[in-house]
Amino acid sequence: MPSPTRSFSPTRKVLILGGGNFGSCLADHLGDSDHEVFLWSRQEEVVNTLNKSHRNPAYLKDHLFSANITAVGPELPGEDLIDQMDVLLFAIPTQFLRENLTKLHLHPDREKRPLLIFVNKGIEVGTHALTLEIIADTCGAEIAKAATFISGPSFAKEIVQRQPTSVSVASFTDSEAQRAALLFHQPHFRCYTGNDPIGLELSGALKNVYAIAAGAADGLGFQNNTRAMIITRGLSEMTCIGTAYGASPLTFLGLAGVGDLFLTCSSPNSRNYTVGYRLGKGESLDSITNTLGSVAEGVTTTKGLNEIIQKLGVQAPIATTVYDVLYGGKDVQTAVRELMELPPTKELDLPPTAGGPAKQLLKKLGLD
Ligand SMILES: NC(=O)c1ccc[n+]([C@@H]2O[C@H](COP(=O)([O-])OP(=O)(O)OC[C@H]3O[C@@H](n4cnc5c(N)ncnc54)[C@H](O)[C@@H]3O)[C@@H](O)[C@H]2O)c1
Ligand SMILES: O=P(O)(O)OC[C@H](O)CO
Repeated sequence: MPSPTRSFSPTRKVLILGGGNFGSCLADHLGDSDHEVFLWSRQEEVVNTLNKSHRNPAYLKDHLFSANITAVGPELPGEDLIDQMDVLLFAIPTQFLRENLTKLHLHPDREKRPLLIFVNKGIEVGTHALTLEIIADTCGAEIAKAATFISGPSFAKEIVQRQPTSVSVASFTDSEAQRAALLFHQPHFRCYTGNDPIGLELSGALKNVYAIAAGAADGLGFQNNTRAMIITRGLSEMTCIGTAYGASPLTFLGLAGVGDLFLTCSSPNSRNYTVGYRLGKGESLDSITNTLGSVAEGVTTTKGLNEIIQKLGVQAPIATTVYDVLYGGKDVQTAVRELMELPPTKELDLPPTAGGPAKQLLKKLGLD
């Protein structure tokens, strides 16, 4: 039974960029809490239909959206709208974030610009940058330092049904994480704050790669033992990669880490799991991505992650195998056999934390 909404934050003007499943879902969530919400979509039909009938014709089609949402687009909003906002929330897939951030003009002075929140879960192809770095490159270090990230086990479809859900909210700036948490916090949507945005971002991006592996195992017909193995060994790999990167290993034990890993590895509602499942059934990657109708960040993140794994020199056989299947032409059956034939190793062998890419990123942000 959904609980009533309560306002933990005064009414805010919020612009959400990205009118897909998650952007629309969060617009609905905030509209329901009486915030004044603007939702940017680059799809004209989405803008018109949302404004006319509070329905999104492309995503979450069955849902009647909050009347407190005004859809805007298809052009990216200009300063006239942005300057009025208390909050800007980015629900744009990672590969398109840089091009959009470059076009926005944000005031460097904290008092004169909105709170910035990011909910995408991926690594940029080519640069293998996290979102923090994309923000630093496009908007400057001061803005990146104050940016806030939300991640955790949260299917859009279940949030709009107001099913009890919890997420992690992280920023280097505690006050910004607190503000974002209070904005979203509801009796049916709990927010927990933290100060390891690098670990939180890596958690959200990496779990998508392991969800592809778990889906593939299910598609091949394997059952519970195999899925439990992928989730647990996936968590171990994520923690090792994250620690070598310079994140806190504890972050991977939170909602954004094991919480979201568990969710996406065990549900056909996950797009990443679905990509894996269909690969396991023998379909080609091109055919799957051309018909999925929505973004599966794990497909592109697998590329960036593979480069990160090589650079860090850590052992991450499941992630490497997903890369070989997606981009190296390895068939799924052979991939499973080769993984199972690996010699025994220590269950958890955490690498040292010092000196990873996080150190360079912190330096870029002036936080070293
Ligand atoms: N759907 C979920 O349950 C969920 C939950 C948590 C986080 N996320 C994350 O949120 C992000 C968005 O996911 P989603 O589910 O909304 O994806 P989606 O596939 O439902 O929608 C993608 C949106 O991106 C827009 N888009 C495409 N190309 C663009 C471009 N060049 N510039 C700007 N916008 C562009 C599309 O028009 C669409 O509105 C992803 O990183 C995803 O991992 C999703
Ligand atoms: O559908 P997926 O696989 O992108 O997962 C959506 C969210 O990340 C779940 O928390």
